[in-house]
Amino acid sequence: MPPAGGFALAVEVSGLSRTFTPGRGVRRKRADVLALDGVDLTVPRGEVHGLLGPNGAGKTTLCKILSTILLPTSGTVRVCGLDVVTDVRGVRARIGIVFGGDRGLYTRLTARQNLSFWAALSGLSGRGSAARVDAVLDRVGLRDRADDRVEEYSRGMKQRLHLARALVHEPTLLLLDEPTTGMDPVAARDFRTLVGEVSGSGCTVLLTTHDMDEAEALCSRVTLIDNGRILTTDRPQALGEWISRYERVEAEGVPSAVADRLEELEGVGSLQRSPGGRIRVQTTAQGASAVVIRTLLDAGVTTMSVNRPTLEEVYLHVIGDRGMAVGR
Ligand SMILES: Nc1ncnc2c1ncn2[C@@H]1O[C@H](COP(=O)(O)OP(=O)(O)OP(=O)(O)O)[C@@H](O)[C@H]1O
Repeated sequence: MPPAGGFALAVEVSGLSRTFTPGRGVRRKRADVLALDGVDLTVPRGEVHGLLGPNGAGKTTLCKILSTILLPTSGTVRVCGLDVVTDVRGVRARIGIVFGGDRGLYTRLTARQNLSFWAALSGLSGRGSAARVDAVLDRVGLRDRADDRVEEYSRGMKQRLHLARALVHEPTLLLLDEPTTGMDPVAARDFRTLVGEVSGSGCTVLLTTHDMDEAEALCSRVTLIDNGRILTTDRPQALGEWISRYERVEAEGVPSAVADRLEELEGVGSLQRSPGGRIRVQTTAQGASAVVIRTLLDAGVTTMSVNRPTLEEVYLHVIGDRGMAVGR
């Protein structure tokens, strides 16, 4: 039975595709871009869900469709039980959006003036509005600086104000599109703490990010997206273990006979050789890097390093591994 409010899923996306057609002004004919390709995604009410993917994966396009800024080409999308195409007003009343970057704040105004303006736009006025503005200023830790002009704010403070703006009308779903982009590590950590508090008070959150650590810190489930397609959805710990299969061991001064032996080991996906006995080994199974290291040490090789690959590298492996299974 759906909880109070009548819906169990804050986000319900089914068979969603979105194509961009290059504009008329473009002289040379360019092909259409399929930004989203048959996406299915559900986010239960109250969950903090991460959408993790490399540049151009389709994360922002999905956020824009969920927030009624863009129309789907095909498929259905419901937010808090409402259709994003036929119930734009209803959806907008229930969502708060934070996009990365500096746009969207009136920098000559104070934080309080900015928030009062947005509160008025969402239908709040008078004492109710003033109390609500004070409450969100408190929640994001800007009460002491509420009457300073926004142009005097740091990047982290501006992003907290963006969050306050998104919360002023008490949304049911918060969409955060790479909200910590460009922040220094301390400001990013503080911002994540804030998002954790907001979600703790019952708001559903959909967060897009490039950053696995951010996803691990905040999300109860994470969806990996690439090339407009969903690869998998799982708990961040499970994805972390899955990603840890793909380690990279680099070493110098490796005799070619030892490199030959490494190449034969189970869980070694590829081995590249360079002059000076330099090698780069890519593993594809959990624990394989430990065997590679032991083999190198036994052979007297001591100059080596182990790294986890970037997400982009993992995606390449996954798409290679699954071949037709991802539907290419
Ligand atoms: N207005 C547009 N016109 C044409 N192509 C577009 C447009 N917006 C997005 N695209 C294309 O759609 C694809 C998905 O873009 P999107 O911005 O959704 O990716 P993203 O995952 O948010 O990437 P990033 O992490 O870099 O922000 C990309 O190939 C992009 O070039």
